[in-house]
Amino acid sequence: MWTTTGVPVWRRLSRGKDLDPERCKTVFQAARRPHHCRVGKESSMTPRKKLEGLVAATVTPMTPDGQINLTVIHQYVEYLVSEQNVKNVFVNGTTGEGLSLSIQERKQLAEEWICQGKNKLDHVIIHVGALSLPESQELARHAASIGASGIAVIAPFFFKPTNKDELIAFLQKVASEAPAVPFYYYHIPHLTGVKIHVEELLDGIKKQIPTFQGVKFSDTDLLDLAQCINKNESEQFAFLYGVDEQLLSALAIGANGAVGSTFNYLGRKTNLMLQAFAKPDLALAQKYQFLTVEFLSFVIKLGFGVAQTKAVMTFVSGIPMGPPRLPLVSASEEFIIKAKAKLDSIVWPDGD
Ligand SMILES: CC(=O)N[C@H](C=O)[C@@H](O)[C@H](O)[C@H](O)CO
Ligand SMILES: CC(=O)C(=O)O
Repeated sequence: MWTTTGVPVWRRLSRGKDLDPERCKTVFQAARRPHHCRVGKESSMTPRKKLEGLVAATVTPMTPDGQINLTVIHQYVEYLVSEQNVKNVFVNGTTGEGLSLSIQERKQLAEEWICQGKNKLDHVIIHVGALSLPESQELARHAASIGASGIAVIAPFFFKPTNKDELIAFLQKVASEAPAVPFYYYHIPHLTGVKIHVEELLDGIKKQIPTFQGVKFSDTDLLDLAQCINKNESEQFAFLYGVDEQLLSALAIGANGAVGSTFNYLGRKTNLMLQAFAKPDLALAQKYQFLTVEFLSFVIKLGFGVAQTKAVMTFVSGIPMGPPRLPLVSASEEFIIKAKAKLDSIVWPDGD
């Protein structure tokens, strides 16, 4: 990308501004995207509201040959905000196949989401967890440098921490690389195999991790969640639930919101559930939850994971999310036909 004066665009744009020419170069070269934007501290998501409500765990769009596809992220942001009323995203997590991406790809995706989300999204949380501590630290520094509104980390899951102190030590080493960025622990024991109770983990955590801000709680153990909420009443922690099928139960026990894959395409309906719960109209809230449960239990029986989420998001939004990366394989045509028919058959209380 060169200007008519023969000066590369990224050099011209970085001139006279506090921007690293190399970073501009990466950002501009990364994309043939419709709306250019720059990253850097000045594009951070401030002013920040407390993270609450729905957070979409984004899928990572890929081209048919398996490269990350940055070009549709602009459209993806527009879609979430205007069609789903969802203004927070969680990037490079489980749904985003974060652990299947290279470090370079993860950085490019983080930059693109922050660029395209500027003035449109409230929070862009970047998942920076990795098996290798220095890689995770590198991603944390990167997320801080581009103005992420938060970072999240899962427990390392090949060599696993065996107790609270080992897990905290790892998290602390990552969090301290981004000392001005809110830090979230991402608890997903059925995938990591790390089953240390969050209640135990949170006991005194602010002393070791001053940036600690909350938990993305992707487990069905509502006793643990309840204890976390109850014991940390005086803190401003955000408890974001991650099992979309039973979000209403987590709200009842005091969760502040949710991070999930289904808010990509059921965000508007789930927002209506949140509104009904807040009113309070518990019967209406249950109705919404029962309908999302009807869809999810149907697709879970067919076999439901990130590949299928990409397929559902593609047919609902019209944005081509592409295939997943191996070892995941694309959803079958049969799955897509059945899932679409099921979703179309649902009659929602708001008349849709
Ligand atoms: C394993 C996984 O991806 N969990 C997601 C978030 O944590 C959820 O949003 C689920 O995709 C959702 O609850 C459907 O089962
Ligand atoms: C669901 C979720 O939070 C994730 O994909 O990481």
